[in-house]
Amino acid sequence: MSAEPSLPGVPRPLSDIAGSDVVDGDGGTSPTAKPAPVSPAPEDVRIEIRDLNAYYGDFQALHSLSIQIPRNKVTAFIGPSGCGKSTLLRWINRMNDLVPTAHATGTLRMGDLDILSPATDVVSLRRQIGIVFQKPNPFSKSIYDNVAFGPRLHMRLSKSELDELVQWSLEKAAVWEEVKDRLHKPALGLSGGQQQRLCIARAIAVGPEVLLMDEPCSALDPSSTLAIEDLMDELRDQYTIVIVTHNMQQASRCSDKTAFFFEGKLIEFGETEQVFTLPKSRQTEDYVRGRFG
Ligand SMILES: Nc1ncnc2c1ncn2[C@@H]1O[C@H](COP(=O)(O)OP(=O)(O)OP(=O)(O)O)[C@@H](O)[C@H]1O
Repeated sequence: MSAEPSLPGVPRPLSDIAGSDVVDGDGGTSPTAKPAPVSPAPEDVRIEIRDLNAYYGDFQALHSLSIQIPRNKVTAFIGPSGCGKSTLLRWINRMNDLVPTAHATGTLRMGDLDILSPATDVVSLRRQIGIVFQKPNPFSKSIYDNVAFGPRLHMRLSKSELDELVQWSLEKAAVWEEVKDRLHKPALGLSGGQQQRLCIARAIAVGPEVLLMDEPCSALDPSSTLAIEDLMDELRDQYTIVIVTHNMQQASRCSDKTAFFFEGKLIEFGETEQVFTLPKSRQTEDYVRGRFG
């Protein structure tokens, strides 16, 4: 294979976002729960969320949520069922546009890009912020065509360049060896774990900067789960990854930062090791110790 397709971003050190914040019910950072100042996000912040409120009709699913997702790190979203993890993930790449009752207020930015602005081109946004869902959802096409779908839409590549990109993506997603002799066979003939890794290959083929993963391993067996976790480990230097997981061991194994949500509010956000070993909030402690949820 020739040179890898260009990938965004050189890993940058985290500086001023280390440590943990316990967040009050209004989404402000204790002890001074003032509105977040409107200043540019530091360079090492990839996604900046301020005072985000999200609704389905009259129901408010997220309350004044503020969080900075660090660049080129793995951030885990944890919390009991219904606390709003997926809702937040689905606003980050505007998947909630597909839900007629969903609306949101507040600030959600990636660099200069105002994600919530009606003027934002969502197709281009979703190329920059890819998403992998809980249930693998390959297209009813060949393995090759699944991965080539996005590049054909967004890039002008020769046949050989496209072949290289498909191979590169499948290699990165740790599924190449299993599929290289059946690239033109239906993707739906793959096992669940292989389909999920194919979906990850499809997501990274278009060179996203951010990869959102909504419980990507919940339908997988232990060995496929390990393959996905190894993959996240390998990708973390080049991508900003956000993973929603109910698996506390997975969150503590795989992530650099962890955010704990409860009833639509961000309760605590900090270094994963600290959140799991020395949580600052009693609610976080109860949750990570398995006392509820
Ligand atoms: N399309 C929708 N229409 C109406 N309410 C919704 C919709 N999607 C989610 N909700 C509600 O919003 C709240 C947050 O749901 P969300 O799926 O974000 O939670 P979650 O933390 O991801 O849960 P889980 O861990 O079970 O996936 C829940 O009360 C849920 O019932």
